[in-house]
Amino acid sequence: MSTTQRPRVGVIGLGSMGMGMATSLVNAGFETWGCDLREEARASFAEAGGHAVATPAEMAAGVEIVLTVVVNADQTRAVLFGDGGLLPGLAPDSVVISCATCAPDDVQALGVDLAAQDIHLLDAPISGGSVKAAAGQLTIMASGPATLFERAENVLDALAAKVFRLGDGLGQGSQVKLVNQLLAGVHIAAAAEAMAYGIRGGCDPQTLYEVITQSAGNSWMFENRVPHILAGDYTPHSAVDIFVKDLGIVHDTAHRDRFPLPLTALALSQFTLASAQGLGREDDIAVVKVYPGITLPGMAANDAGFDGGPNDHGGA
Ligand SMILES: NC(=O)C1=CN([C@@H]2O[C@H](COP(=O)(O)OP(=O)(O)OC[C@H]3O[C@@H](n4cnc5c(N)ncnc54)[C@H](O)[C@@H]3O)[C@@H](O)[C@H]2O)C=CC1
Ligand SMILES: O=C(O)C(=O)[C@@H](O)CO
Repeated sequence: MSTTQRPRVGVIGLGSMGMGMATSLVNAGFETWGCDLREEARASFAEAGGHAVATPAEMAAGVEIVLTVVVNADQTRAVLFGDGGLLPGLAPDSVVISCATCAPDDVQALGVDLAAQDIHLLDAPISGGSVKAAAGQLTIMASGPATLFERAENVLDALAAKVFRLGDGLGQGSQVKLVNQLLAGVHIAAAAEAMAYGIRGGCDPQTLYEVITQSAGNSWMFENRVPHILAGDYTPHSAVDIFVKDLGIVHDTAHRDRFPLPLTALALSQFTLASAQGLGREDDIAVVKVYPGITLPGMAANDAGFDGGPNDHGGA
């Protein structure tokens, strides 16, 4: 099989999303290199059949297409251009696929700097969470030249149930991803507030989940995230700080253009409060913990200082 059909692929960042993506590529038969700062991530990836390395430079000579799945634009630049970075070892004419959620301007600037070194960039942010990443069932919101889509087609198809081609220019994919993040962040904040309100009103959390998921108030995020509240398990599939970042980008880009986004601003404020309370590395639905006077599943009643019932007003 030619390398165009099964190019040698690298994934930089083996976190909630990158690990599943890298293992999906291994499972689809691609020779796959994975890089992460964290030793335990490298060990898991090696166990899954990939080549695990501690720095991007160590994979540079072995790969033709590289996906960057680190947290933000600064980290993406660091893994490409920083100490131990992918460049200059990556062969000219190789392809970088930027998957982190970034501002469109940052992706455009990255494309210019990579082009100066004869490296091509595809703007390809992702959606679907860690479960779909591991299943090779992501949604990819991509933009860039048609020739790059052709070169990366088999790789993208191994990762995604749906690859949207959103234009020839860099930043168009990221702009659509920011619309998704606006909705995702507002919906998570709303799901948290709804659960907090229901629990405060004396509703049984499990019953509430069953009723709402069969009713008009449901959302993908309510259905996906509320089970973490019910289990009392805030292990991060996507962390609170990811939404401080993402809604921060949405808010800042709109503010720059004098475009009002009141719901985004409120949701951002809730995630920022949660982060300030030390919840930044917990799962994003831990934003429910900022509400006072409720006893969440898995939490002792006296942790909240209230019994959680509608008639207990905290001794007031
Ligand atoms: N978690 C989710 O459900 C989703 C996340 N995203 C986006 O995908 C991107 C990744 O998110 P997550 O996987 O949740 O983040 P994460 O924090 O779980 O993973 C990032 C990984 O990058 C590694 N890393 C950071 N700097 C590095 C460096 N210099 N060299 C090697 N490895 C390095 C970290 O050690 C970490 O394992 C973010 O932009 C996020 O906004 C998009 C869709 C869903
Ligand atoms: O899947 C997405 O799209 C998301 O951004 C969320 O799962 C949270 O990062």
